[in-house]
Amino acid sequence: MSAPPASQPTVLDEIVAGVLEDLDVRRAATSEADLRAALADVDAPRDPMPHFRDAASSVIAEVKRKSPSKGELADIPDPAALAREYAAGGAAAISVLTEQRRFSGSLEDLRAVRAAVDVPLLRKDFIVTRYQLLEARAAGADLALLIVASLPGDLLDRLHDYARELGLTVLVEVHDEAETERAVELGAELIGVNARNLKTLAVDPDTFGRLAPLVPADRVLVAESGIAGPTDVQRFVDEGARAVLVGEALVKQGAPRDAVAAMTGLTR
Ligand SMILES: O=P(O)(O)OC[C@@H](O)[C@@H](O)c1c[nH]c2ccccc12
Repeated sequence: MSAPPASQPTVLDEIVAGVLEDLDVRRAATSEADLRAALADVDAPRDPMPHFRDAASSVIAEVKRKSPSKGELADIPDPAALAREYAAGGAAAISVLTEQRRFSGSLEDLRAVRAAVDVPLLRKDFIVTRYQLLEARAAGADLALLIVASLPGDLLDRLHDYARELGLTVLVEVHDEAETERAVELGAELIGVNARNLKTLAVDPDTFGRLAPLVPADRVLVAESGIAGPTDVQRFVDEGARAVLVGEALVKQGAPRDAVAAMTGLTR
């Protein structure tokens, strides 16, 4: 499936437009100076990289209620309780979707999870401004997602630098060859290959195997999206993934702790 012509907005364009509107509301309530002041009260950022480098396979378990491609996935009244299950199952990190309109997430979810677990936390959102990175760190995130497809020109470089200044580990997300080269040039340490094309929402499970050879061995690769269970995890680990990012398969079933445990510790 190919992307629509540039004149028509893609799903990604529409999501980012909504994110910017919501951002205006938050900015009116909380200034950048307020966020900066709040940084003094948060714990130093946790570094997830040693776990990703050392463990046979790491799981980044996601708190995800809803998505534009699948609609309602799970009712998650208590994200902190779900996060505790993930941590007990051995999750190396926890991803919290904070986008509101399409994913029903919030920074409130991130703060609730932060108060409940010690594992590194990823703010999963469509980050296109420095303000959102500040928000992430002030809410206790240790990692932030930057999606190459949504960051034209040198915006990616500038946000990547700023995130690192804040002490955040950046997960740089790619979906094709050109984006992967961009991430490698940028010096990204942690590169996520999303099997889902965010412009069309189509999933292609062969994406990881195609792009992984373009990434030098000193970087850490994460396979993202459409991972149903340990068999899929093993496949991506065999193709060079050090970590997998899993949402739907974990939120949709009743034993998230066991589901995470079954995906960790596979052999390389
Ligand atoms: O629920 P899944 O298919 O296991 O996917 C999780 C994660 O990869 C997906 O939520 C995701 C990957 N990159 C994103 C960027 C924005 C929003 C969501 C995502």
